[in-house]
Amino acid sequence: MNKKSVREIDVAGKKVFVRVDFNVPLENGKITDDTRIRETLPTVKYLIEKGAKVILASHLGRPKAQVVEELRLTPVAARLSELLGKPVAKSDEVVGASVQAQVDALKDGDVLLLENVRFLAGEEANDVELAKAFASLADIYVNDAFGAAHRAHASTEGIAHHIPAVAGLLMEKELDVLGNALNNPKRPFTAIVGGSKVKDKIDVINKMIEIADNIIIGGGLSYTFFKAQGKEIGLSLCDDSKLELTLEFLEKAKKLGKNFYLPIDVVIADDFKADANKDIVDIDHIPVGWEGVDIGPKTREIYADVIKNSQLVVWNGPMGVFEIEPFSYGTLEVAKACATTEAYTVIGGGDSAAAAEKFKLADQMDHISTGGGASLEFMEGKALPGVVALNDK
Ligand SMILES: Nc1ncnc2c1ncn2[C@@H]1O[C@H](COP(=O)(O)OP(=O)(O)OP(=O)(O)O)[C@@H](O)[C@H]1O
Ligand SMILES: O=C(O)[C@H](O)COP(=O)(O)O
Repeated sequence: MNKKSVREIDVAGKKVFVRVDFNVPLENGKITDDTRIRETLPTVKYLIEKGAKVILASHLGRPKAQVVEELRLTPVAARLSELLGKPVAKSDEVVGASVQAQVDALKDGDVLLLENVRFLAGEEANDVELAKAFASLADIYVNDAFGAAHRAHASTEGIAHHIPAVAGLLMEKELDVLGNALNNPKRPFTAIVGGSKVKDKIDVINKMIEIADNIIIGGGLSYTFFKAQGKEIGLSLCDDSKLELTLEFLEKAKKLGKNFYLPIDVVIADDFKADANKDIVDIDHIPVGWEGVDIGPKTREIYADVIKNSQLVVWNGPMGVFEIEPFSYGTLEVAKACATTEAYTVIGGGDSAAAAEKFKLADQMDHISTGGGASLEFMEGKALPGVVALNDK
């Protein structure tokens, strides 16, 4: 990483504004997955141990510039306090006199969590005045919010222009692992791209054709490839505006000598429900009125074999509708292969991470990114504004 790290600066006795990504799933006010909070603990504990005054800021959900009671960070502060084993002060405001008073009261090693930064319009607008207001609270800015680093907002980007700005330990880890995978990959390097829409994965497929040795395609996005090849896909997902593009991908992979794997058989259903009629067919035999919902058993075997014989695997997007049990086996087999291969396995966040969690295989992966959109953009080779704005080494 070419950006300065929090480990390279003196934080003792300093007020440190730390942007974290505490955008965690909530149900009835309860946190259902606290991974993102746990992953920031190394940075928060490091700062506490060094005697910094820690001011944490995060967004939660998309409140669209107004106060939404259910999106207050209060349950997050409580969970963080449990995990740290010490009190975490919580502000009900984002900036202003009451926040300043709470900051002034901080002693070395204390932790304060500000209110959801997206309650203010200036956050997403990357408003200079708000960025300056954040900066005025602290001596140093630490960005540990890898998951929000693709957003150029006041607390992820703007603030970095006003006070010394460095990467936190989670940010550093994400950039190192994903960066190494992309810039110095162990080979054979296999990229697995699934999920629902070709549209969302164009740039990542394109990039992976250039840098990986094997490209494995699964999920709803496969059917656009099949339709482009003149096959019947029934009611399966398809993006008609991307037919030509999928043929270009196949052509490009061939030209570069890359192995490009599409499913050879699929699970089909006559409805999007667990109790629908189901069948397994070769991809040339999808009947009209049915839709593809998972990769079939022959495909699973081939994909597992490619994964087994890889040195690096990067996985982005499920192989089927894994949320519905009878359609989850393709994703499960890929997850199992990733869990057992000797290859270094990286999961690009989002739904693939949720699938690995659901199958209780998450702890057998080498790295699960805390970023969904951010890891996708990073893997597409795009610069992340929240990283670019940090001070160079
Ligand atoms: N064959 C299919 N037909 C319809 N939907 C599918 C199919 N295969 C997968 N899906 C759905 O795709 C959704 C995930 O797609 P999406 O493109 O959002 O992936 P993602 O969240 O970007 O994944 P990741 O973040 O891991 O890259 C899941 O909800 C899954 O049910
Ligand atoms: O969950 C995420 O991917 C990040 O927290 C970013 O959230 P956003 O897509 O609402 O900006």
